[in-house]
Amino acid sequence: MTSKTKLPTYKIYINGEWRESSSGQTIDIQSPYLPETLGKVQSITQDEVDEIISFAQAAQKDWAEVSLQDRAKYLYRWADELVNMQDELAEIIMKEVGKGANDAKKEVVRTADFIRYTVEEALHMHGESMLGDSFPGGSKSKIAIINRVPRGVVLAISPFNYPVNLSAAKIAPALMAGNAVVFKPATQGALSGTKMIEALDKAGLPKGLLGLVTGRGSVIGDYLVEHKGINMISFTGGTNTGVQLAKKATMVPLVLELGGKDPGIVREDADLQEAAKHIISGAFSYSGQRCTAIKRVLVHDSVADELVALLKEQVEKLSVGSPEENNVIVPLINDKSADFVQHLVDDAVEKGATVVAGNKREGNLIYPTLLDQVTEEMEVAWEEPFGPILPIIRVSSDEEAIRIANESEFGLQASVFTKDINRAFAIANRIEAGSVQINGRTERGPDHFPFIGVKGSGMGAQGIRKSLESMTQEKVTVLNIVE
Ligand SMILES: O=C[C@H](O)COP(=O)(O)O
Repeated sequence: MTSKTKLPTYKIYINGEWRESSSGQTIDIQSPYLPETLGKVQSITQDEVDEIISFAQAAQKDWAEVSLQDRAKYLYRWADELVNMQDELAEIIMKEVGKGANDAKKEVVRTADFIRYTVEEALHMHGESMLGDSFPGGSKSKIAIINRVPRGVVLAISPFNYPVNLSAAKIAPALMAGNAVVFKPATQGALSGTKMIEALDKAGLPKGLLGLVTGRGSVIGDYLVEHKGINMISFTGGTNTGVQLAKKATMVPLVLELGGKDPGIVREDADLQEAAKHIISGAFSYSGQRCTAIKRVLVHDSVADELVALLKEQVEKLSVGSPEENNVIVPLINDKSADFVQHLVDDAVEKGATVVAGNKREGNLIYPTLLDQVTEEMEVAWEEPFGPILPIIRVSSDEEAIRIANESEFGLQASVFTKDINRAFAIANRIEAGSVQINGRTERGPDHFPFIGVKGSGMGAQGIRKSLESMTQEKVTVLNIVE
């Protein structure tokens, strides 16, 4: 982009209006793969955060009174608008976060489906009632009616890697459940996030119900998290940030979806062709920039050589290059991420790992890298790379695989590849993770499944119904019948 070209300046969304921040400051958003600045987002002030939150509080009171059927109409319109804008939105996602063109479009369509399913799930949720006489001394004429009510103002903070889908995965259930939302997209992802909110604006959402916040974490990060006007926080991002956030947020419910180090455990009786296919797709899609990527293979010694040969064959076939041509391996989000990935490879090689494929870098483009003979002394055995590298750790037993799987600080998902369903369940039962996939790659979807991280991978649960539940609280009204 030449210096003469005027960059698009994205605005913040306050009380149903698009505005520039009074700070007069903006942040440039660079593309990870184009030599371009794509646009500018506003760096908002703490006073503007206060303003957004007070509009949200006021709007939420009215929104809570709107019937579910009427809330549904706004959300359905939002989903329709996203589908109408899918080409424009997908192009922004591709350019801003370097996601393959087809995958960027799939993200938009998946988001519209997510919103619609959220509406339908919310419409079909219902409360319960209990009679007092089931407890000793209780009376049948005492009846508890248990309903779910909104929490108030939900702070939704989303990551760069699904700038539309993981944002809507918080906003849609929050709104459908009767809350207002303060939405803070990842800075790299804020252009896509803002476009998505344009669709919500076109759907006619009541003024003030959703506020869009962009800016520097150092100015508004802690301020938002500690703000007394926030009643619940749903965050997806790195474990370190999530831990800091949890320390700062007091007395508000948190749902945190953080990092992972998902193991792919391959037993000696596995269908190795199938396992290799799932491992490659699980580890390398979008250059491994998924919290649910397979980030280490724990394979039984007796089949390790054969598996490594299959993996090598497939890794070498992965397409590398620009997201515009739908390559699987694309430049990483920034140079700092690529430096970290390269550091993990260098550390492993120095300590004796074998490079089976890859270990080549051009700027922030890291070629898909397969490392064999990885040991527990190497950082790559434990650290989350968020890049296209896959360490292979050879194990001598299920016990050893389970031990290494569980020694990780993370506990998002795990895959177990075996033909023995009894062993698969026995291993799954002992793995410390939110989900265990038997004979499949680790992944969040389908989006109505519960999505849970344990240990350093998070707290609380997502997945459509779980998100609706976490964004509401139970309220009990007790009826005492006088006969
Ligand atoms: O990066 C975290 C996402 O929740 C992963 O979602 P995914 O499994 O659909 O790629």
